[in-house]
Formats: sequence, structure tokens, C-alpha cells
Amino acid sequence: MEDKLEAFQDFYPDDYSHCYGCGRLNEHGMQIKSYWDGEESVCRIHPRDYYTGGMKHIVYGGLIASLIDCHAAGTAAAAKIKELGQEMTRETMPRFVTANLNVNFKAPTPIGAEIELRGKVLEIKGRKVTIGVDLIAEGVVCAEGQALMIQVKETL
Ligand SMILES: CCCCCCCC(=O)SCCNC(=O)CCNC(=O)[C@H](O)C(C)(C)COP(=O)(O)OP(=O)(O)OC[C@H]1O[C@@H](n2cnc3c(N)ncnc32)[C@H](O)[C@@H]1OP(=O)(O)O
Repeated sequence: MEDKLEAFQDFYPDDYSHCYGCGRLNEHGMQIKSYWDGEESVCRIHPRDYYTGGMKHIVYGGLIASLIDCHAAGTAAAAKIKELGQEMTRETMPRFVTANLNVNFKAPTPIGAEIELRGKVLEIKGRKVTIGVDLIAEGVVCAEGQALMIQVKETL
């Protein structure tokens, strides 16, 4: 039976699917899945309870940054393909990498809670796509990120 493709990351070509955060072919990775929810993108994930940040009850900040980064990368690719008026396929999905990532940690993220990432497309300017991401747990925005994603030249 063929895989059902629906998350942005499902459309990354095989040779681009080994990212620790979002690569579907990285068996040790987070394998996050991002989707459109209206004009925003959404990803929900329940990190394992060993991703602790100092104290046992809060999530490691590096993981928070990784989740924001990978959700922003997927959102950038999906936004670019939408701008081009094309469908997401493994042949058409553009490849984006992170040039710049800023994260503001606003409140501790509780271990054990489901995390929701909500992405907004702030700007698309040629190969440069800027994405804002809120990371929410138990109804609280625990971190806010902004990422500049660049479409790699090979895919142009
Ligand atoms: C799909 C699975 C992967 C998902 C990835 C998840 C996210 C990741 O973790 S990716 C890994 C971390 N990121 C990287 O390793 C990227 C390393 N950096 C690079 O490869 C390059 O610097 C790269 C591709 C970002 C830009 O290189 P290149 O394409 O040559 O850029 P270049 O042509 O010089 O610049 C393009 C534009 O971007 C701008 N730009 C480039 N880098 C930056 C930056 N750090 N900050 C601000 N602007 C930048 C340039 O000023 C230029 O702007 P303009 O067109 O307006 O003049």
C-alpha cells in the first residue's frame, strides 16, 4: 500500500528527508508533521519526557528551537509552492534551509503537555521566506520564533 501523503514534510524528496527534526526517513528524529489550518500552519507534538531542560518539569530550550525551526522550514516550502500556484508533490516541493532563527522564550514549557506550533507567513520575497511561529502548551504561548528560510539554489 502506498504512503498517504498529506503533511508538508511528506512531500520532501527522499534525499531531503533525513533532518533530525522533520525528516520522515530519520528513524531517530522527531519526524514532525505540519499542515495548513486556514492561513496558518499547525503542528502538534508530544515530546518524550526525557527532553528535560534543567528541571524535570520543563522542556529543553534547544528542542523548542528545533521544533520552531523545522515547522518554519515546512511552512516556508508550503507557502512558496502555494505562491507559485502549484501542488505539493515530491517532485515540486521546494527545498528551504534556515539562514536565521530567533527564539524568545516567554514561559517554561511543561513536560508531558502536547505542544502546538502555529506558523504565520510574514513575508515571501523571492527565495527568502520569513515565518513567525508561536509554540503553545496548555494554552500558554511559551515561545515565539521568527525564521528566515532560504530556498536552496539547486531547486530553482
Ligand atoms: C527539508 C529538510 C530540511 C529542513 C531544515 C530544517 C531547518 C534546518 O535546520 S536547515 C540546517 C541549518 N541551516 C543551514 O545549514 C544553512 C547554512 N547556510 C547556507 O547553506 C547558506 O548560507 C544559505 C543557503 C542559507 C544562503 O546561501 P545562498 O543561497 O548562497 O544565499 P545568497 O544568495 O548569498 O543570499 C540570498 C539572500 O538571502 C540573504 N541571506 C542569506 N543568509 C542570510 C542570513 N543569515 N541572514 C539574513 N539574510 C541572509 C542574502 O542577503 C540574500 O538576500 P537578497 O536576495 O535580498 O540580496
